[in-house]
Amino acid sequence: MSTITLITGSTLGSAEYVADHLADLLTAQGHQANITNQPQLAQLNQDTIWLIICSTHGAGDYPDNFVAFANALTSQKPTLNHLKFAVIGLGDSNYDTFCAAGKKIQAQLLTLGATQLGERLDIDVSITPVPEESAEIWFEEWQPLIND
Ligand SMILES: Cc1cc2nc3c(=O)[nH]c(=O)nc-3n(C[C@H](O)[C@H](O)[C@H](O)COP(=O)(O)O)c2cc1C
Repeated sequence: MSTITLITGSTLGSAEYVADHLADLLTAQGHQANITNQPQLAQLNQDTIWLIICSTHGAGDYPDNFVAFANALTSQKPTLNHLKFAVIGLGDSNYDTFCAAGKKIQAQLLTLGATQLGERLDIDVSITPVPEESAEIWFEEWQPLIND
């Protein structure tokens, strides 16, 4: 069984709801799931799997609660060779910058040497009224990758 840190970037709460739902699924499978809605790089355990669930705001920007974490990665450039992660982006395809925040954090973690587990999921809220449902379908394919 694995320990997963669910890291949210959210302004309106949708990404947090997705994290809550996935944490429930992980726990039901015997994993340990810890949610952090105010991520601080220094406080995150790099020996856990990071599951980042991040919406996009502004014009392709991170949500406010996610900015300090993303800036710390950019400025401190930690070596993340041992880190495994996955990304779920939430966005609206009516924006040119569809799910840009999820794409940016994925690229940043890969640049720092982390290993991605599975494909990024981009949830288009303009056609997906309940993002948790898309996340659950993705999770069914993703969860075999996290078993020790
Ligand atoms: C002011 C505003 C700006 C947004 N900008 C973008 C954007 O640039 N790209 C995108 O894909 N979605 C954008 N969205 C859509 C949000 O990402 C989407 O509504 C998402 O579900 C919000 O998730 P949250 O509740 O976790 O913040 C924007 C939404 C708002 C309200």
